[in-house]
Parts: sequence; structure tokens; C-alpha cells
Amino acid sequence: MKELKYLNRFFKKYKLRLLLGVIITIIARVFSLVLPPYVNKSITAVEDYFLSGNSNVSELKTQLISYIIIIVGAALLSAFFTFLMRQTIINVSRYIEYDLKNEIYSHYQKLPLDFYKQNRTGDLMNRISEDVSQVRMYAGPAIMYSIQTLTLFICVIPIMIYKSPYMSLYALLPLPILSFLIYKISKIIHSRSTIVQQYLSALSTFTQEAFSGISVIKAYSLENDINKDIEALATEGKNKSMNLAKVNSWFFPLMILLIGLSSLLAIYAGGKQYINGEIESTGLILEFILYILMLTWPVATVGWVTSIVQRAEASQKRLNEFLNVEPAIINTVTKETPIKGEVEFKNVTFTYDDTNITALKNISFKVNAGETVAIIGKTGSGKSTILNLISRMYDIDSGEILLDGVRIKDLNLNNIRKAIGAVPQDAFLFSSTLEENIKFGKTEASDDEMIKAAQKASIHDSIMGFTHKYKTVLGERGITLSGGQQQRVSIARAIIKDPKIYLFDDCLSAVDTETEEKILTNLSEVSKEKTTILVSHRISSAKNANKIFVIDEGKIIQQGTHNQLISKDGYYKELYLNQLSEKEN
Ligand SMILES: Nc1ncnc2c1ncn2[C@@H]1O[C@H](COP(=O)(O)OP(=O)(O)OP(=O)(O)O)[C@@H](O)[C@H]1O
Repeated sequence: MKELKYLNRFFKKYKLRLLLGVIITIIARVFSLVLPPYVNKSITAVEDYFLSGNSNVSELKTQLISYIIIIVGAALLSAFFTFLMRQTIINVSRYIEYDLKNEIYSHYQKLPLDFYKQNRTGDLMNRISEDVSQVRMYAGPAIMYSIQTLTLFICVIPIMIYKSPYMSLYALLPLPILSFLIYKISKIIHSRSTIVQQYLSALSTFTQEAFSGISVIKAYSLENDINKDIEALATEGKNKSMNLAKVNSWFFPLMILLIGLSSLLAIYAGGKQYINGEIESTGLILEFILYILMLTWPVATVGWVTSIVQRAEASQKRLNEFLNVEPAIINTVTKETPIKGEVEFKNVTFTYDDTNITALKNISFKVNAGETVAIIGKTGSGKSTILNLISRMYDIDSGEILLDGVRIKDLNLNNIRKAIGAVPQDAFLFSSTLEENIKFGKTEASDDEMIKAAQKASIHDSIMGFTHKYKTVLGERGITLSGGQQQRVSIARAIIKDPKIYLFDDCLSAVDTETEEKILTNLSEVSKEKTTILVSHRISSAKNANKIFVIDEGKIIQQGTHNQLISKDGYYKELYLNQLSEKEN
């Protein structure tokens, strides 16, 4: 129960509703207790009528009708309060589920990029959906059934013992065995359903990858191999599901068997007592059978609830594992710290924790506000890392990163992120409309602003060519954009934000040189008074920058303007000559 303590504050939050639920549960059960004694009374009245030879049938009728009214009235009230019981306690569990999901989601969002690399998306989604559902079973049904069971035990068992200790002994004997067996079966069901669950996760991961990579599968003609793999997975799944079904099928027969056994024992003991004249009427035997029926489900739930609590504990443990991960990047500054755009790296060294790769080694440079800087270098040299550090996606090991002369850690993280318009290497577009994707950079932007941004990113004409124009849906449910189009939508998203600092990470790699030229001209216009850092492999993208840094293995090996760099031997000149001859060819 240690892990489940996490939920106590939610119970505190909803304590009044819970308390009301507990009271209603008790009332509902107390009303259900009216049925057995009145059934007994009815049988006794009929028995008396025949045994005493009293011929006043109308008196018997009146008596029976009054009993029936009491029984039906109590049953209706019990049903009404049972309805209210679910409306209170189960609703509380739904509120807790809602709060917990929101809390986990907002915590996920605070976690660093590394967290997402270390944990699979499927796992993250599974915890927020499956594990939270398991925990809800504890916060709702488990509590509700426990109160119900407790109330019935406290009320019914003393009544039974009071009315006939002998019959109670016989009737109650099988119930602990039932509870124990249900507990054992629930545990086996749990472990087998976990196996089925894991299998389903594996199956959906496999099929999802197969569908996402369908073009590669078709290109390599691997359809039959994939089919075979799926067949093997499906057979494995079938066997696992059958194992679960086998044990599941024991649950209800076992309950019915033990109810039957209890009833038989009650009839045996009650019959003996009746013959010996120790009880007045056979009505008591029926009353006991009704008590047994009332107790069977609660007894079964003792085992069931135990296994729910165990499952919830395991799930909450998995949730706590993530909830206890401290966000690596913490915003300690709450006051507003507007950013103008000067960027400076002072002896910055940075190592990625998970790979231990030192991506930047003692790097120093300064970009004045409003300047355009290009970063060029081989793949894996550390260019994207520089951009990620400017937006404080990671904290550095040593050295200092300053924005407007202030250490990045002393600035409000929200101000930093708001001041930056980043266009990543892989343009990620959401499966929504083009309009929503562009306005993602500024949700309150007008259509006019959106069109202007799209024109600057040279994507407006393409969009106007689509039937639904800016309302065109992208992704799985809609149109697939070409790589170059995706990059341009991503650029439009940054432009509409009108940030202080632009970070372009090789975002023109998929457009032809002519469009690149057009976009660069537009960008030089929009980024006139903005700091622009542009990562590229192409000289054509870099040549107009105020400064160019050439990076290799995490160090700046050359810097200067285009003209300065082509006049010196080195990586830049080599690249320039290579790309020039490619163009001429
Ligand atoms: N998230 C990460 N976790 C661990 N290591 C990383 C991560 N991102 C990059 N690296 C490593 O850091 C080094 C620098 O990577 P970076 O992405 O900065 O290079 P780059 O110059 O932008 O390359 P490219 O031109 O191919 O985009 C590489 O060796 C890379 O493998």
C-alpha cells in the first residue's frame, strides 16, 4: 500500500463526496436487509394458515400484501440508494482518474528530451491510460465493494447467529473457502492478463511499424515475411488468450458451486432443526438461503478486491517511477525577463548523458542581436546541439551560455522559448489542418498574418493549389506533403511567431536551390532585426550571413565572412569548391 499513498491527497480533495458515498452505501445495504425476514414472515404466515386450519383467508391475504409492499418498497429504496452509491463513489474515482491523468501529462511535458529517448512512446501511453485505469479500480470499485462487504458482514452475520447459530455454522463454512479460491484465481487471471496485455502492446508496436514502413516493405518485397511474422505473433497471442480464458472460465462456476454448497448445508442444518422442533418454520431456512445469496458476492469480492489493490499498487508504482523523475530543466525565474537577442557561448562543453558523447568542446562565440550567423560542418559535428542549448533543451556541463549578457539559467524559461522561433531538422507537422499547423506558432494570429507567413516561406502558392487550401488536413487522415513542403510549412510556423531569435536547423535541405534562394531572400527581410542562426550543409545558405562558423568534432575550426573563408585554405573553401563544381556539372 506504500505506493498507493500517493492517492491520499486526492481522497482528501474529494473527502465530502466520499463520505456521502460511504453513508449512502450503508443505507443501500441496510434496506436490502429487509427482504429475508419478510420472506420468512410470509412463509411462516402461509404455514400457520395451513397448520392451524384457520379459514380466514382474507386476513392472510392482507398480511401477505402488507409484507409484499414492505419487500417491494425496501427493494426499491435499496435500488435507489445503490444507484446513488455508484453516482458518488464511482464518480469520485472518475474525478481522481481525470486529475491523475492531467497531473501525469503535465509532468511528462516538463521532462527533458532525453526522457523521451529513454522511454518508448507506447510505454508512456500505456502508463497514462492502462495503469491509471488500474489505479481507478482501487479508488472506486475496490472502496465501494469493501464498504458494502463490511456493512453486510457486520449486519448479516450477527443476525444469522442470533437466529440460528447451528444453521449459521453450516451455511457460512464454505464462504472463506470461496473467498480464498477467488483470490487465487484473480491472481492467476491478473498474471495471465498482464501477459496478454504485453503481447497486445508488442502486436500493436509491430503492426504500427509495419504500416508506417509500408513503403520500405513494398520496395523490398517483404510482404510475405511480414505476414509470417504476424502469423507467428498471432498464434502466440491466441495461446496466451486461451490460457487466460481457461482460468477465467473457473470464476463463475466456482461461485455457483459454493453458493449451492452453502445453501445445501443450510437446508440440511435447518431441516434437522425443524424436524427436532428447534425452529418454528421452514421460512427461516429460506431466510438463510437469501442471506447466503446476499453474502456470496461480497465474500467473492474480498478476493477480488485484494487482487485489485495489488494490481493498483503495481500500477501506481509504475506511475510513481515517472512522477518521481525530476525535470532536468527547471525554471527558477518567475519574473518576466524579455529577450532582445544577443547570444553568447563562453567555453561551453556539453556531453549527452545517455550516449556519453561530448558534442561540444570548449566552444566560445558571440552573435550580436540582429545578426545572422551560419553554422556549417560535417554531420555529427555538433551544429544541432548548439541550437538545442540556446533554447535550453539541455543544461551544459561547463562554461556559460548568455542571452543579452545574462546567464541562461537566470532567465525565465518561458521568455526564452517564446523569444525563439525554431525550425528543426525534421519538420514535425500535426495531423490537423495546414492553418492549425501554421498558427501553432501564434494561435491568435489572423488569416492575413498566416498568409503573409506562408508567402515568406514560399509555400502559399502550393497551399492555394490544394482543394481545401489552408483547411487541408495533413497526415494520416489527409494529404501527405513532400519533404520540401513540410519544411516550408515549418518555416511559416516560425515566421508567424515573429520571434527575437530564429534558429533554422538545416531546414532547407529538401528544397531545390531556386526555392532556397527565394526563401533566403524573404528570410533576410523578415529577420532583419532578429538574431538568426542558420545551420546548413550548403554554402548557398550560409554565404550571406554576417558570420560563418565552421564546426568540426564539437569545436569551431574556422570563422569569418564568406569572402574571408573562401580566401583561406580549409574545410569551408573545399566545400565551396566542391559545391560549385557540382552546380556547374
Ligand atoms: N539527443 C542526443 N542524445 C545523445 N547523443 C546525441 C543526441 N543528439 C546528438 N547526439 C550526438 O551528439 C553529436 C552531435 O550531434 P548533432 O546532432 O549536434 O550534430 P549535427 O552537426 O547537427 O549533425 P547533422 O548535420 O547530421 O544534423 C553526435 O555524435 C550525435 O550522435
